[in-house]
Amino acid sequence: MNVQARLIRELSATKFLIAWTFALGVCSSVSLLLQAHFMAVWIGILFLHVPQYTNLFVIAAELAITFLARSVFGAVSGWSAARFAANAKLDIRSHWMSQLFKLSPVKIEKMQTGELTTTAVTGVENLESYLARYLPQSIEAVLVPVVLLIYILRLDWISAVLLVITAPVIVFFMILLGKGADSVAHKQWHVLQDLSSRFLEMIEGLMALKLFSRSTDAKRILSRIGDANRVATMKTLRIAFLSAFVLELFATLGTAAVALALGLRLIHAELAFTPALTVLLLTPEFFQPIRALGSEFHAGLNGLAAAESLFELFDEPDEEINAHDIPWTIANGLPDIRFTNIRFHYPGEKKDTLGSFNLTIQPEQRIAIVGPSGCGKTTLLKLLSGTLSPSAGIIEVGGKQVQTLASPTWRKLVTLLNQQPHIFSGSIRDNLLMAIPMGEMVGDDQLHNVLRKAGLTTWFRSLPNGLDTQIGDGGRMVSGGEAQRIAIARAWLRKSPLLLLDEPTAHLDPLTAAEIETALDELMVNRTVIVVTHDPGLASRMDRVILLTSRGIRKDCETKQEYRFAD
Ligand SMILES: Nc1ncnc2c1ncn2[C@@H]1O[C@H](COP(=O)(O)OP(=O)(O)OP(=O)(O)O)[C@@H](O)[C@H]1O
Repeated sequence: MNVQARLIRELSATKFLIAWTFALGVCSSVSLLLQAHFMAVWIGILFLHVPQYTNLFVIAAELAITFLARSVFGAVSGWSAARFAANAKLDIRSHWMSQLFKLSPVKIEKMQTGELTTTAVTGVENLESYLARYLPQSIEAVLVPVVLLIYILRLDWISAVLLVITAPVIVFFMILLGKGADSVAHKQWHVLQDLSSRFLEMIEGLMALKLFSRSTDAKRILSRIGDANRVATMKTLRIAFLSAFVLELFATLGTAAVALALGLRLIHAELAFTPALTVLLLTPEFFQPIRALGSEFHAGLNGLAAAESLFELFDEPDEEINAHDIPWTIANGLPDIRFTNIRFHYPGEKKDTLGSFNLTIQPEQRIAIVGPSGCGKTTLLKLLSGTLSPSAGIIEVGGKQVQTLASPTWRKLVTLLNQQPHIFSGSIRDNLLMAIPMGEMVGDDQLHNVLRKAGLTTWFRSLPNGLDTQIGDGGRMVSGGEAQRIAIARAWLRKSPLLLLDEPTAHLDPLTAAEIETALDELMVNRTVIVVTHDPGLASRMDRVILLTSRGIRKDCETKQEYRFAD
């Protein structure tokens, strides 16, 4: 389906905007006709003493009223379009965000972060310009000339014919230019997305680039893409200027032809003064909406190119399953989980990462998963947390077969702690509260308590603003150990019965790692725990140790020697 048609279909309020703009356009056109008529009559009385049915002051008052009415219709139309576009912008962003949440991490990893952010920020802004300016203008560009033409036809058919000849020429050139401009605008949009992705990547890898002394290379790459962006922008602008030139040229020629035809007939007294001047005043107004559309041409193309990128994400299939498929809540506690012949392969990969994997996890059992790097340990945790769905096999939760664990209900039962927990930019309070459902009330005492359990009391006392201290990007930086402890504090707040730990002490010095393990020991009590680790010490404290081989096949380890190799 064409992008414009889809926009109208998806944004249901667009139909209302079109109808509203149409109605206001009709009112505005009628006041324009009256304004031109009163102006012609007024000039006729004032300068040529043309006899009229009424006096000068009444005409002046009527002129002022029509002028005011036209301004009001124009202002209301602009205001309502801007308001509609601002609301649509919010709707599109929230739809885009919820769609992103429904996609599997594998798909998200394949998308470039820079492209995603450009689409969500610049793309949605471009779409707002399209909705607030281009769309209403394109309605006016059709409506106003048609209404004026009908009126002009009544006054002087020769002028109407001249306008009918000129207008299609403009439309023909506009279509011709539009076809070329469309692909140029798309190219510009993709170059912009590429530029954003590269910028983001360089900022993220700034330290590595510095250490490898690669800043010159980075600058060269950026300047190359920047230049491509400049060329693409100039191409679109060239087309925009060319379209403006074509419009101006034909609009001027059209106006001149009408003026000439009117003038000649006035000289030969073949036409009365008032209708002639009315037509002359209306002729530039006939071309005005088409010219205005030309100046919004660029905004329109950019908006449509961005809409296409947004729709690409909207079209991704929803991977969440119905919440009712998992009949468990936190209050029920965690039942046993059984994986039978589970297979998983990443899209595009030749071999299974997990092949025919079987495992039964009893409630409150603590299991360590060990194995060589790349054998699929993290993948297994992702299947258990419901961030990935198996390619084949059977999952049973409490004896009930489910297709996948990718469900919001299941995620409430799970806490996943990985090697480098994400600290969001915001206060410590915000960072802790995100672990619990929206709207759930937690007092400061409880927050202090979980910070203490995570071993953060001393660090917390050194902070200037307590729970309101800003951390993360732009705030106070936290060390790897502090970040891991904040994640543990979040896990305490969350109270979920299944705890998934992905190498929680990797990258930490031995002393900090030992302290974190002590904090984790307390957290693991009365929970089902699956820990992926290369640390034999941590593995040996679990009830079971499962060794994954390189093809993701499991084997229970009987002796410490069996899993020591994972070091
Ligand atoms: N998004 C992905 N797309 C394609 N392949 C992937 C993806 N994520 C992981 N893999 C591949 O799947 C295999 C298993 O990865 P996984 O992260 O589960 O291993 P792991 O056992 O946890 O490794 P490590 O101990 O090094 O963390 C690896 O070969 C990896 O390259």
